Amino acid sequence: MTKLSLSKDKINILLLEGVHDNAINELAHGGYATVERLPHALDESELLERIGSVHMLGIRSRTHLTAKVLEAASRLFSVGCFCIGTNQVDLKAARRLGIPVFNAPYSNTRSVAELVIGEIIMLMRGIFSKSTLVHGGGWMKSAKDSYEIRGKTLGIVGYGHIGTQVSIMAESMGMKVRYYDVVNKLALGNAQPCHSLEELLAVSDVVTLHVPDTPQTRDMIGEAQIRAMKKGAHLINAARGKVVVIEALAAALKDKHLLGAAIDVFPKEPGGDKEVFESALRGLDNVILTPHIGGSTMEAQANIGTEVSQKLIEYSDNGSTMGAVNFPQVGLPVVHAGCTRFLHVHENRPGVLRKINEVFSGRNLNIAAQYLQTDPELGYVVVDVDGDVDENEVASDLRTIEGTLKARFLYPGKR
Ligand SMILES: NC(=O)C1=CN([C@@H]2O[C@H](COP(=O)(O)OP(=O)(O)OC[C@H]3O[C@@H](n4cnc5c(N)ncnc54)[C@H](O)[C@@H]3O)[C@@H](O)[C@H]2O)C=CC1
Ligand SMILES: O=C(O)CCC(=O)C(=O)O
Repeated sequence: MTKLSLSKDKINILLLEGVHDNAINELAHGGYATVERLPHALDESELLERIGSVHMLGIRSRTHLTAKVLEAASRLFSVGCFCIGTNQVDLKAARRLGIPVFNAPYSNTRSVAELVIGEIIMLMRGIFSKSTLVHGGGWMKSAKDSYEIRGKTLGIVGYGHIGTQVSIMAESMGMKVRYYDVVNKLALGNAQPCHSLEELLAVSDVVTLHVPDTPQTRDMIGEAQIRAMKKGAHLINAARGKVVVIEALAAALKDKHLLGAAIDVFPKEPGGDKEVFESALRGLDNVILTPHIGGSTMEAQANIGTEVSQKLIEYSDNGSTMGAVNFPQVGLPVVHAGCTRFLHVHENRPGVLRKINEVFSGRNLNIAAQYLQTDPELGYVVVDVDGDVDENEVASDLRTIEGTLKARFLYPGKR
């Protein structure tokens, strides 16, 4: 069991993948100055070398936190994903080890939606291939395969935060919007739901994907679905790479069943800057390929930097797990004056809470407040204790309880 009760200056924070300055500033404002920031991702072996001394880790989409890395992270007590997607983290392993993972569920959604809107027009006018030709000294002045978006049908798969913003913007430019979602979603504006993915594919001139990476969405757009799209239609994927079967898409673009595609995410994305990007889509006509930059705008990164570091600070200072994607959610008031706060993460099995309370009653300590949240596997209990208390001894006792995953107290300097 790791000892986690530290003063802020001893908490080592590692931020990867060029997380925005706002994160550093926010952490400094919260009293956390031991921060190292790297502009790139680390691969598994590099992570394994460094992770042992890290207490808080910040990543984006390129850093893969496998069970092996997390198991080697003996001091790690929280992870911040400075993005929406958390599929790059083995969330179950993190849970099992008592490590909450936080993300920024909204901050970059507008940026993705704007990119998609731009791409719809670029694709339907064949701008990418025309511009490439002009760059090479060519001059192809032609209206062939070029269309206005006005009056065309946009099919949105996944009508969540991004899908709905795309819907509103596309309608304001004169497109008809249809959408398909597994959850019954309120239609915005004049958008109309489809009862099935097949229905949406059959009626759309452009299909754009905005679903998360789940077992159900893996290979969701394969050979059959691509062939079920209208001849001459376009496909946009700024969701997750594994949603589309790239070889099937490449074949449909080559034989002109589809006229174009804009792809921002790929089943295999280069891990480091030196790795060469390989894809069956490279070199194809009217295919816009971007390096997973849907959410990479200054505005989005600034907002994400602030949002995720605030969540990391809240958890470290206060124990609050609000916004964690793999943990029971506990929103906590500040610790009362004169109280000490203990945090205990455990396997949800009978008798743990009784044993926790016995640690306090056995020392004649008065519990001023207790907050408990459980899910079928995990329990998270926060205990505020009155008066003088030997924090280190109590924390040691709490750590001996069978089923304990993490136990710490809030260092007095943090209150
Ligand atoms: N390219 C980039 O840089 C970025 C990519 N993303 C990706 O975009 C995805 C969507 O983001 P948000 O709209 O914010 O998420 P969201 O959670 O608000 O919306 C996702 C929607 O997909 C629906 N859905 C889930 N499974 C489905 C299925 N099998 N079929 C149809 N609908 C399904 C959900 O019910 C939900 O309405 C993220 O999960 C992330 O992977 C997000 C931000 C940046
Ligand atoms: O900006 C990033 O690193 C990842 C963006 C993304 O895909 C997300 O937020 O889910």
